[in-house]
Amino acid sequence: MSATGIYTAEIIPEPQEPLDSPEAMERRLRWIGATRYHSLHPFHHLLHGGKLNKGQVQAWALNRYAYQSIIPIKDAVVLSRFRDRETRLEWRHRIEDHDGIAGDEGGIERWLVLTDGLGLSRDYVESTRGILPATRFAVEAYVHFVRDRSPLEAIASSLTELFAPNIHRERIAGMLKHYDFINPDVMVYFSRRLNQATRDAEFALKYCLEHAKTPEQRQQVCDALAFKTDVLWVQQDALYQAYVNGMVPPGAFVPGRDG
Ligand SMILES: O=C(O)c1cc(C(=O)O)c2c(n1)C(=O)C(=O)c1cc(C(=O)O)[nH]c1-2
Repeated sequence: MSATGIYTAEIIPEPQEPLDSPEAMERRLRWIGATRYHSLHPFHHLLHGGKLNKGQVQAWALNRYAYQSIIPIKDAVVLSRFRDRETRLEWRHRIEDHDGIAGDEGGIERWLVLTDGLGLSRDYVESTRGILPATRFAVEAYVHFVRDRSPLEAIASSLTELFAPNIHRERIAGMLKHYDFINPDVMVYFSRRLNQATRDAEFALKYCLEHAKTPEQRQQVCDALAFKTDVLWVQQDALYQAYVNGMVPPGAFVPGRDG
């Protein structure tokens, strides 16, 4: 972070080119990721660098469960926006990736393996009663966004996944190295996600490159990605304020007392 408190925007200047081609839009999207993705957040640096205690890691996993559990609901809303069967078929597996199908327990269950391993009770985690208010507002805003904006913007808001495999690799390596309460069994969520996220992001990018045909639509795609980086960033801000700065809001998880 710079002395002015700006993380990266001043380090990588915003491309000034007009969004008059798919290539220009892709360059802008990658700039948004490079300057706004939550991998840049100080809370993640602490998490991956082994600088948090177990209670702080519990708080992260508990709050992140709320994000995880809303994703298939968000994807069901996205699916409902499409009249063409082809797009619905392509999108449907995202719901199964998280909720599971016969013979595959799915991502939410794998996330609960992580929270089990951290010593949190399933009842407490699944109730989401201990999550931070900002987490709740952020994940709800994501669902409302895909409900209220155009189908193109709904798909574009998933484009943060272009940048997810890198943070997943960093997290797997960092957490296994630094925390004695983390082992490969509880990190399976992330190792499985590496392939899923790559496939999903490739489809979403291709869709946006093909369907955003005007500079205005390309701008909407970029704005949808920026909105989503805010959804992710604000969750990290809230974790930092509560569990690093020590300002835990009323009703939120208190390590050692709840869970
Ligand atoms: O660990 C992460 O940093 C991270 C980030 C994101 C993302 O960029 O939105 C997702 C995930 N993980 C993830 O596991 C996941 O299933 C997922 C789905 C979506 C989406 O927007 O549909 N994002 C993400």
